[in-house]
Amino acid sequence: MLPPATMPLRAAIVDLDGTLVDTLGDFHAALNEMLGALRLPAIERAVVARFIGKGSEHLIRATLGHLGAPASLYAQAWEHYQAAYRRLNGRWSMVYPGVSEGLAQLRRAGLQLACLTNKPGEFARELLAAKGLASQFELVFGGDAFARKKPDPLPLLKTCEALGLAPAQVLMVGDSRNDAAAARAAGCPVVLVTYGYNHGEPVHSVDADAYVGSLAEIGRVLAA
Ligand SMILES: O=C(O)COP(=O)(O)O
Ligand SMILES: [Mg+2]
Repeated sequence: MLPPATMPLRAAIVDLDGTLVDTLGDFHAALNEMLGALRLPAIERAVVARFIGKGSEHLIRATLGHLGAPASLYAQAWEHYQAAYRRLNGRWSMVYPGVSEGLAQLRRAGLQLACLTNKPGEFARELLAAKGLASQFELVFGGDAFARKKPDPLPLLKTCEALGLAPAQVLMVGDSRNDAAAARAAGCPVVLVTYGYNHGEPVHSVDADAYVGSLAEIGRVLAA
């Protein structure tokens, strides 16, 4: 249940990877293309899932680290990864069930919608467009939009500012402890979906105001 609101909710900030779109297949494919170009062995899908949520830099560094490859390969790896991801963005990913219904419920509740992800903004906008979700969002901010990424509260505070709202009026909807920690520090109420990535840890262990198994349940959380 959401905390007793001192101010009514006016907007929702929605995370992308693990919340709106299951992008594990894209990340896995792009990383394996990168590894192939570097003549390194492939990485398993389940391992990649644990690295998602802290942006591309973290994903690449964690992958190199997992394979025991030298960190000095990072600059080269980044170039290969960016080229691969740009080429296959959206190909191996799909919108989670309940997403369009959940976004419609948020809209019907009168909330403006912003998408805030740690993914680079260019990739985020392309993916939302490819999946037919772009028109749902007034604002889209990627991990390169601000000086720091989630779990830092800065991206949330900046998004609230862009919406012209106080954090207490803005609901954060995400899938991981990065979203929850950023929301708590910014002063936004937070709902977590239980089907996303969260670094391989159960999402119920993360402090949040509510948990939903599908975005289609979000209307009930708002009404509670
Ligand atoms: O790590 C990423 O690039 C994706 O992160 P997100 O969950 O903030 O969309
Ligand atoms: Mg996420």
